[in-house]
Amino acid sequence: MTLLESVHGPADLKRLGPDELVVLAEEIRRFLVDKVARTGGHLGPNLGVVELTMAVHRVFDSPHDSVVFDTGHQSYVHKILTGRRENFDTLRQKGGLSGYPSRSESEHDVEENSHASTALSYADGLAKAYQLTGQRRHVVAVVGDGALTGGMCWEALNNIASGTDRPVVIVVNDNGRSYSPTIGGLADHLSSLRLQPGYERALERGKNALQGTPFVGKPLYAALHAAKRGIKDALSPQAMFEDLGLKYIGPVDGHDHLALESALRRAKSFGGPVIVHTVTRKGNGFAPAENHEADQMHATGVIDPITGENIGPSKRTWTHVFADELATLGGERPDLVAITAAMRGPTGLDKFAGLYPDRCFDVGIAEQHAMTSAAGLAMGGLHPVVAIYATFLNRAFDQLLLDVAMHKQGVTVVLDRAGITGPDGASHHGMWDLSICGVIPGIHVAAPRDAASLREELREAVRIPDAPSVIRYPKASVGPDLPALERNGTVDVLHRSGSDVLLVTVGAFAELGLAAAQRLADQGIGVTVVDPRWVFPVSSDLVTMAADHRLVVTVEDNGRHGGFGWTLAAALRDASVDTPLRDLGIPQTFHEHGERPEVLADIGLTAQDVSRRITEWIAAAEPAEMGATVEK
Ligand SMILES: Cc1ncc(C[n+]2csc(CCOP(=O)(O)OP(=O)(O)O)c2C)c(N)n1
Ligand SMILES: CC(=O)[C@@H](O)[C@H](O)COP(=O)(O)O
Ligand SMILES: [Mg+2]
Repeated sequence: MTLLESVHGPADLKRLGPDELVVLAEEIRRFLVDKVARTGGHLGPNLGVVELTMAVHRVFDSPHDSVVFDTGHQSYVHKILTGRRENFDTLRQKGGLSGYPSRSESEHDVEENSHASTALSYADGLAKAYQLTGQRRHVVAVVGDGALTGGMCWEALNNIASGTDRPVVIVVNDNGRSYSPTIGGLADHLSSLRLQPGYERALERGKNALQGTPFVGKPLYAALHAAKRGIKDALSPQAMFEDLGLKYIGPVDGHDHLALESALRRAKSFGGPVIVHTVTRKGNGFAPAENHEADQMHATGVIDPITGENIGPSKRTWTHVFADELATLGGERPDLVAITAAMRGPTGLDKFAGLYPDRCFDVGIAEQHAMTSAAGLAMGGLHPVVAIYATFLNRAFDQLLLDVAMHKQGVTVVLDRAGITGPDGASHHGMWDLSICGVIPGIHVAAPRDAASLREELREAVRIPDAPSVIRYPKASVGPDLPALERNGTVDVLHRSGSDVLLVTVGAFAELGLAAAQRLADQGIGVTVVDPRWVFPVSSDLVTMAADHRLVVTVEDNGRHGGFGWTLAAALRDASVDTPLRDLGIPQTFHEHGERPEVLADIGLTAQDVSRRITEWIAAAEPAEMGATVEK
């Protein structure tokens, strides 16, 4: 039996000796490469936290002590050590192990949200609760250097620092990377600390030596400690944390078991807020990850476990189309600038940045700042393109509403991963952006149906000088171009076989709509399929077309609540068009992980489901009954 097979929980881990820890770490690394190479996932981040996670679970007592992982993508080792090793063949698969902590999976899991920079706020709340209820429990927050570029972390630190008697241990996992190298003053600050590793080791050696000599040792150690403070103030910028009221321990080699445990035990004994600054390497122990220039295998597909080569299907995605068109536009429009929130590669800005390095800004994991700084860029005479994932727009709603739209600034927001995304689960599905945008006065939102539409609508968007424009598309391969039969105002007619149903499909769902229309035509139900292209503001042409049909059906890859269907229904009512409308979309709940097609099938967003629903509605329809506007 391997050591790994003998570890079923933290108690087993605590019984191991120093040599066994080294063996176990190596077994965990081999396990991670073997499993994640087959399933895909966050291989690089987890290879970087093997020793760190082991040390946390040896020094602290989860679940009595709460261990919170920021973003949670680096919690595979935690899962392995808390009894879920056998489930890794189902990682990120429907019904299988989540790629993030999951409260339903284990009592050891605290936070499930995959949005970054939240762990310290959870920690602050937990620590206050434990203090108020008289529970002597530590809270440990593992937070990456990237997550620390998010504003919430600093809001939390401001509060944690004032809780001088609350035992919060902040383990900074400093690998210098988000996807690409972490940007900004804080990253520079952390690296300046990293450059002084000898400083702590020298002090550690001095302390151990002195403590070994009674009488003389104590006062000398006290003097050395006082000197440390003086040296810190003079030589080391880590005073910043201490000036905030946070004790600082580090930098600590994040792959040295003994150094980690020593630092964590000191932090545990402190009893107040303390930062343990660990220095790790993303991808540690797997050369293809360590040497992966772009992102040290932050998130991989299916790869060769030896070479690290991608062996999954390579596909042309919506992101590729956007990347190429923005690069072309960059040459035509010198006023175009781009902004990323630490995801330049995943959002398709690399090509633009390569051509125009001075016109692409990485602001860190800071979508709120990205949006308002975009408003500033627009006020300064430029046209910014903010490229983020749809789910992360949630973070920047107020900024889009008041700093961009209320100020009538021409900012284009490109939302990748809109709609059901799949393996990253509930907090990553882009199912709220249309509902969020729908309440913003003056906003323009386009949902392209194919590559040609994306290019055309992106060009239209960057020509809007006095309002926010949004382009949204899914995490998927881009399908074939779907030419229109005709354009009616801004609305493209894609299919005509009768006026029983006006089927309005949003974005990439056009393909689904055409397939459903074919099924319905086979049953003698006449359908007009249209692509609104610009879903907000709702086109008056669409309202006019609705009046000429018996039933309007909308299909969108967004939550139904406040989505496009709801907005069109309101427009019909305002125009006194009494054609009944049925809206199909993502049910208003949190949807587990699975492949995108699986999740869409589970929620009835397939051509077969849509045509079946329409058949039922038409069959049941009596003109009087068809007044209902929202599906049962
Ligand atoms: C609000 C938000 N924006 C963007 C992301 C995408 N994202 C996931 S992990 C990550 C980088 C995290 O870097 P770091 O915190 O240093 O962790 P590491 O991967 O280095 O361990 C980013 C940008 C996110 N999860 N949440
Ligand atoms: C945690 C994290 O990194 C997420 O942002 C997610 O994994 C991105 O996944 P995709 O880029 O594959 O959609
Ligand atoms: Mg990092």
